[in-house]
Amino acid sequence: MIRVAVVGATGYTGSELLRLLVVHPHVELAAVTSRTEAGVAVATMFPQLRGHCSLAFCAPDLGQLGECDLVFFATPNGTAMTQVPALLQRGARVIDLAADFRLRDVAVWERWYGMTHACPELLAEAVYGLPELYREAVRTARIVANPGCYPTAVTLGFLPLLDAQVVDLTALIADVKSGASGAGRKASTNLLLAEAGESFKAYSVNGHRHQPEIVQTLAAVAGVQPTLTFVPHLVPMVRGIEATLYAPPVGDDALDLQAIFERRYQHEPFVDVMPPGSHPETRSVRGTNLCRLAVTVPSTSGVVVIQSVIDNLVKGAAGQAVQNMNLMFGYDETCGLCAVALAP
Ligand SMILES: NC(=O)C1=CN([C@@H]2O[C@H](COP(=O)(O)OP(=O)(O)OC[C@H]3O[C@@H](n4cnc5c(N)ncnc54)[C@H](OP(=O)(O)O)[C@@H]3O)[C@@H](O)[C@H]2O)C=CC1
Ligand SMILES: CC(=O)N[C@@H](CCC(=O)OP(=O)(O)O)C(=O)O
Repeated sequence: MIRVAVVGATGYTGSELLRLLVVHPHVELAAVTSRTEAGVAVATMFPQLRGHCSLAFCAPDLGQLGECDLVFFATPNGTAMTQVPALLQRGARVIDLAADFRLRDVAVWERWYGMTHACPELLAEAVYGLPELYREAVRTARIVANPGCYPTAVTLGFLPLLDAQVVDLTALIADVKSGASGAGRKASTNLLLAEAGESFKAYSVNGHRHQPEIVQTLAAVAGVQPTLTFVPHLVPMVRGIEATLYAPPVGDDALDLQAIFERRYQHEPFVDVMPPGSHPETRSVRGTNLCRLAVTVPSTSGVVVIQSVIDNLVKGAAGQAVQNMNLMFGYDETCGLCAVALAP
């Protein structure tokens, strides 16, 4: 058993972590924090956890967190970086679901996140927690930077094409849609039902902070800097991300892309390459740690089209974090993550 803390346990990703951790056979939840709800029983705030969790939320306390084997930060960007150095000193390991440790270049991070990084010296040590790419490094990491939700869907979709060097890296397009839980649980006018319901829009078209994160990973795989147009959209649903990716092919017309995708992910427990002609939908992954992919080359354009779906709160956040925890502590990678999707 490992002793685990969740900082930010009242948020959407924090409460999703609780859902997964209370049934994990190797985890003892030692502390779940909220500054605003300190003292309130978890089961009072989240009745779905009645009978599964007898803890109350507590204010974050470095001493208590430092006694844990692992601390998850499910907090706004810029929070974990203020506490991670002290936690590492006390011997705890950390998985940050926010972006504090995702980018290697501190200047790029500071430009996109609009603040000064509190511990830039740790950026080189942090491991980007996309197991499909960095599994071995995650196993021994002290700090895992859990990927963003959009970057998970987009990167898993493009990876096989980059590995196989079969597309033009100067013209990648990611047209991606997210449910409203992607924006977190805090009150925000543009997420009110009457504002976001029955409507659909793109946002941050001129640049979203996930752009440098996606490009950083794709560049590490390709060995050159790709040019990516990334446009996120807000869809009036609660959970789920659908990424439609476009890439012009280069070279051999007769390439079997289906085979390339199936080979790349044949041993991956959480990536499902669907049969030709499939149209992955978000509800087929709702509540699961899966990414489902389909690859098509429409005869009308010849452009490679990838469809990628994930649940933003699971493979896009809490599930991927538990997958990383399993790797870090030597458990079966799929432990606690075998739910079947809730559809419809
Ligand atoms: N929602 C999603 O789909 C995804 C989110 N992420 C990232 O994960 C992180 C959490 O997101 P999400 O769960 O949506 O956020 P929420 O806004 O829903 O929750 C934030 C949580 O953090 C706590 N918190 C806020 N400020 C602090 C602080 N300074 N110190 C300690 N705790 C704090 C809040 O509780 P309290 O204020 O009471 O302490 C709350 O429990 C974010 O960085 C987000 O970008 C990543 C991938 C997907
Ligand atoms: C729908 C919606 O608003 N989505 C969020 C996704 C951000 C997120 O969760 O990512 P980080 O972990 O990098 O902050 C957004 O675009 O800001």
